[in-house]
Amino acid sequence: MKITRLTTYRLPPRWMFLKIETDEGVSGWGEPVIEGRARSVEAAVHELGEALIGQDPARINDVWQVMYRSGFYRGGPILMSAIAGIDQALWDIKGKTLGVPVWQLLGGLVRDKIKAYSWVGGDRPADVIAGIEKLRTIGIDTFKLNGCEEMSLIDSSRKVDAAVNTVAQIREAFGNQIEFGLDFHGRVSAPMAKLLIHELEPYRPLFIEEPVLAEQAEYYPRLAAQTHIPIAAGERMYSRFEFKRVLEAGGLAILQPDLSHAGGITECVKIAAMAEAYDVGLAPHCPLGPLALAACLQVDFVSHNAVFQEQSMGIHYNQGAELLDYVVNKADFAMNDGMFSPLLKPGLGVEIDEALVIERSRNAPDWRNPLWRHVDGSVAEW
Ligand SMILES: O=C(O)[C@H](O)[C@@H](O)[C@@H](O)[C@H](O)CO
Ligand SMILES: [Mg+2]
Repeated sequence: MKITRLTTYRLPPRWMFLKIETDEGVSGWGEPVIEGRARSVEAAVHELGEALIGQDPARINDVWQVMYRSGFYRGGPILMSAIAGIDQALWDIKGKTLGVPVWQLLGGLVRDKIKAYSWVGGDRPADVIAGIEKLRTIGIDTFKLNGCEEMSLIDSSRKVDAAVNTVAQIREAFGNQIEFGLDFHGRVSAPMAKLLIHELEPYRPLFIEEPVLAEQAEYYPRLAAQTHIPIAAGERMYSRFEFKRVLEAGGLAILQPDLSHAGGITECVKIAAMAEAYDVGLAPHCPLGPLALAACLQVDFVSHNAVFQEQSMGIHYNQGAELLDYVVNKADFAMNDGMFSPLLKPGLGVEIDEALVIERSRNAPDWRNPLWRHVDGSVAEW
């Protein structure tokens, strides 16, 4: 079998799908994208794709190493997201060719279900009580919300109290009947993270995510030393070579590699295994589309240390399309009691409505995240 063509489709709300075709009629799909930089990743996919034409899609490990090492420069969000989507599509082809789901090729199921969590509250945490109440009616009991709005390097008690009050309201309304992670979203400086974590400790969030930016990773062990709340990060780390440093330094209780940013299934199963060796949990980051989620689930179901799975149903970013709009086998993604079951169809387990993808790709939006500024006019982390 030989790879014959790579086709990319930028799509609402802010996703990109990749179709890899072969000379034997089997095609595979992947989701290479950096939210807000889709065209850069698209260029990288086609740049890397030039060397794939005529190659055997079954040699996933060799293709991965060629994509990662052959260009001298390596790593980073654009190249690793391009590699991720290509890798997902190659695993999809392999599974479809052999008639088995990818998790079967990775050694079979390590669990029967995986807990999902849902976003509430949007960019600026608001109406979280109503959002939680609505999702509880469909069996969701685990949530994530932004931990705060803009936060200056040194900010006021008023801002700290606003963040704490949101969390206090959640515990007041629901007690320990629900769990929630707080995503600081990289908005918070190290000094303010120390203070916020201290003030939030009594409310026992399930985890605190990206308490500081990935480039401040040296603070993870220091922040972890001051709190009992699990610290999570990983969506802005792109290979096992980055994750090894935070595992060696300690401090992270949960790694959140993104299957569409960190080199795909081939790389993320290795990251998962590294984390397990340090007794660190795996919770793949996934605010994206169905192919990214399917790739996450393939890894979740073969990783002993997978703890819960992000999914984008109802996320504030999904304007113009929802998680399963382009999926034919929607029922396979049904959650029961807030948990996903393994995807049973061959490959990634996703049947894509190709005609709809082609149609919706014709005027795809060029999504950008907002540029926030502090009251003094300086750039604020979004
Ligand atoms: O945890 C999450 O889902 C992420 O922080 C998410 O909000 C961002 O990755 C966003 O997709 C960037 O455009
Ligand atoms: Mg996050």
